[in-house]
Amino acid sequence: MPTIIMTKWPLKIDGSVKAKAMTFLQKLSEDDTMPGLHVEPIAHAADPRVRTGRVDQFWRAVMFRLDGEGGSHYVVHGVWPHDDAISVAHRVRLKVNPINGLPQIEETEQPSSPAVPPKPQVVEPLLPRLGRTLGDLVERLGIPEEVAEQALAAPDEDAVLELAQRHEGWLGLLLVDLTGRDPIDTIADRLQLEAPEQTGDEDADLLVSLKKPGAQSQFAFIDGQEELRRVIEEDDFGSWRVFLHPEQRRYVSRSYSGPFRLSGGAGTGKTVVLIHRARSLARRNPAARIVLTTFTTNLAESLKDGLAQLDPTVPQAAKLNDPGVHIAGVDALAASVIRSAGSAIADAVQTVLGDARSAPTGRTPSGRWREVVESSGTTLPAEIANETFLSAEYALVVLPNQVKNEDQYRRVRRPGRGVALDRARRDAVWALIAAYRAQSRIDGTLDFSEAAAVAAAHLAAAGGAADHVLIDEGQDLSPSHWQMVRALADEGADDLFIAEDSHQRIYGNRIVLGRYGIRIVGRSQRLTLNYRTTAQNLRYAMAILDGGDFLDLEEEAESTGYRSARSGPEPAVDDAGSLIAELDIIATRIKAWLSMGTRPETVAVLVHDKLQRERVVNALTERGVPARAVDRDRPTDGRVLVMTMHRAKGMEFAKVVLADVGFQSAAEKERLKRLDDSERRDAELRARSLVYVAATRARDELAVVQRR
Ligand SMILES: Nc1ncnc2c1ncn2[C@@H]1O[C@H](COP(=O)(O)OP(=O)(O)OP(=O)(O)O)[C@@H](O)[C@H]1O
Repeated sequence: MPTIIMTKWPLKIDGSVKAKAMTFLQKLSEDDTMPGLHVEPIAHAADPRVRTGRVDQFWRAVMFRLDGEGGSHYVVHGVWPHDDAISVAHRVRLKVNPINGLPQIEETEQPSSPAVPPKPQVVEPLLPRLGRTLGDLVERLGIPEEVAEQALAAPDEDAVLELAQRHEGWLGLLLVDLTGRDPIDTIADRLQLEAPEQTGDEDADLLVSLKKPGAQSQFAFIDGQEELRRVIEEDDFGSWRVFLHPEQRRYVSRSYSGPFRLSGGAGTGKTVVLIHRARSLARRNPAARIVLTTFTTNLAESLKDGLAQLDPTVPQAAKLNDPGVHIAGVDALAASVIRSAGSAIADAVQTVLGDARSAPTGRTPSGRWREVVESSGTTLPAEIANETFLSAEYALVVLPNQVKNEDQYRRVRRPGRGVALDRARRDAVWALIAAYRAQSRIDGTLDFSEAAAVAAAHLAAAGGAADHVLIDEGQDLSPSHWQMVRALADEGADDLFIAEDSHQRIYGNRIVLGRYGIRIVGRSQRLTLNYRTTAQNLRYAMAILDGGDFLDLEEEAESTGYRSARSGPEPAVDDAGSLIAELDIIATRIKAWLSMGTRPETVAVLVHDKLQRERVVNALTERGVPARAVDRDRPTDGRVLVMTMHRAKGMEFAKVVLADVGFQSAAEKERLKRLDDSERRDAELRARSLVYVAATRARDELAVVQRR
């Protein structure tokens, strides 16, 4: 049976033709000699491998046939109306690029292609300015000379990106990389370029070339009819399933001797890597117990959807300890460890809190620290006797060290905590902690960090419940979460795989993994190509972070060198002097988008809090724009989505309005004023990160409304 090797074209043809192309390719993959398919060579074609096939009366497929590895292979180049297809078939050629070893489809006579839009050249074009030469591009990277010349003449980053968008696969990726400052060798290594070995059998050489990592961002060997159907039916948003960047593919399939950390900016495909890796581990060993976790339940739901979309045959385990991929938010994991431990959990509660509770089922209300401070009559200064300081002290120092009494608290180390505490202050802080614990004991509740700490203690004693744990949004996890995650899997190969972006930390405090038993030691890498956000929106988002002191989970300064594969309009930034003006601007912007055919559910308005969310929904509805607030539920079709920036974490939309930027409520100002310097600096970093997270949710267009 012939093998189909797909390129990205089917994602770009419209519905009815897609369905017919699907039927054609399905039949082709069963038997290419079926007479109705009319698979035919073209006389005097530039490439003797070229074939056309009959999709229907009007449409023809253009393919390359390769023979080798025990059968025939069809590289599907595209579908065109009959006459165009014949013309394309005459002039295209599939070859192995002699410099970089990757497959290349070239046109022997180019149809007139739009040149890079002419712009007055006042300064030297970008690539020469970066020291790139024609020799670098052509002789080192294998870029076709004509494209190299266009790239070298492109005045600025946007123009190079426009050119990149016209070239699929490795060529587009190389052009994007050239706009950054990486040396040519780094760029070549990233795509694993190397001169091909030639065996004399051209078809065999082409098959080798098509399997190279750098080729797989453009060509995919299709594994069975079901995969073929899904590849064709999906639109461009589905291409993450099939066409991974070679770096992404490496992190999907490679084995690591211990915990591995993958960092990368928003939209660089960390979640994509995790989902693919979960599948890869499950395929490698169907008996493996794989846990895929993230910070919130909503994000866990979208991981479940993503895995089902990638491969519905991968079993999703309903509970921990079962074979397959178990997906749950990190707090839900803690709750299920506690639930399934039954009365045995009492020992773990004793280890962590020093009292014996056998069924701590309730959740401590979030305002409890405030109540404790207010009813305590403490003499501690305001920068210590506040919810932010106390909950951080509890989560970062007390729980991870299993501190159970005043004496232990006096002696515990507090690395990284800004405020120094002398003995009297330690005792006064402990009095508040003891009051907090006493109230929870009476209520039979645990807070999220306590639950994770108890789950961790239980797992540490009872043994792990997973073979591999994959973690998304690692920057937001607390020390107890990390201790639980560590205890879930025994130490060993591929035990923990952590995706994180310290620029996106919007919950909790910055922590250092090594302090909680997770030793990365050299097993850490970074993704730098942004697939989601246009270069223009990315620049805006990165500027929000400028000057911030961001450190990653290993205490290294977080890098900011990201590139985008896409180009689009500059973000529109409006200033609103009042709330009413802001609501008007939002409505006007969205009406304009909708009038141009944008589907409402692909537009999101992101705000700071729930009150503002309700205001925006009401204001849009009053102004005739269908809108709905999104909270825990899943977004639905037909209305513009309005949600908090926190809720939007991990999501993406075609168009985004970012509201309230720069606005701080009086209550928030007051809260910040009461914090100690280091807590305030951290709160300010988190506030910036929140706007960065929100700005990077837009795929195509971003509108910002600033309010001072
Ligand atoms: N190889 C790829 N080909 C096409 N699209 C891709 C690829 N990798 C990622 N994407 C797309 O880029 C977008 C961002 O991917 P993903 O959500 O995995 O990034 P992320 O790093 O987890 O982002 P964030 O940190 O912002 O949540 C998604 O739309 C995804 O489908």
